[in-house]
Amino acid sequence: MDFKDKIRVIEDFPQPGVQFKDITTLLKDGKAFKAAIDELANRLEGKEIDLIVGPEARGFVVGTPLAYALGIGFVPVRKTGKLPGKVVEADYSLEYGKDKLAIHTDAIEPGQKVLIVDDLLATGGTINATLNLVRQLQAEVVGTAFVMELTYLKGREKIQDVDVISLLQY
Ligand SMILES: O=P(O)(O)OC[C@H]1O[C@H](OP(=O)(O)OP(=O)(O)O)[C@H](O)[C@@H]1O
Ligand SMILES: Nc1ncnc2[nH]cnc12
Repeated sequence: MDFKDKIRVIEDFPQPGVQFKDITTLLKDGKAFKAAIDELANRLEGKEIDLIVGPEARGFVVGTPLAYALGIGFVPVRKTGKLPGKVVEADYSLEYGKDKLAIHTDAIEPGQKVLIVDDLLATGGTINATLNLVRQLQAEVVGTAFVMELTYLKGREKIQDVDVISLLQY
């Protein structure tokens, strides 16, 4: 399936100069949504993974069905102030802003093998902050997986030592 056909592109959102890649049009198409999750699961076949970690909010939408498909657990990384337990935090900036991300300190055991999942890799700010959090918990990052990658923003360069899977590239 050509997943690019299912993504709506909106100019100048949320600010002038940003070309927003809207995944909602893929998500509402049940066949395309299933095919995207199945394709990610296929690409991960043979990889040892204990847990998927996904950043709020679109990382949940891709990460939780993928965790379900692989029969493994899911750990949310949330914007600051949302998690009720003890957390570690990391600042980050992305294509159109900055924020702080947090993870529960007891969400991952040291040495567990973690795959980080999000809908989209742009500047790499979000994924890099998520990597930082997972590493603070002494987990082993076995890779990252995305539906989309904006290659012109060179996010891969921020996470050079980590495997990147993306289903479609701009
Ligand atoms: O590579 P980056 O430049 O960091 O950009 C990618 C991030 O931006 C979007 O999330 P956003 O922060 O807009 O939040 P949302 O998922 O809550 O919409 C997207 O879902 C990624 O998480
Ligand atoms: N151009 C973009 N489209 C959709 N989500 C994004 N997150 C960061 N940059 C984005």
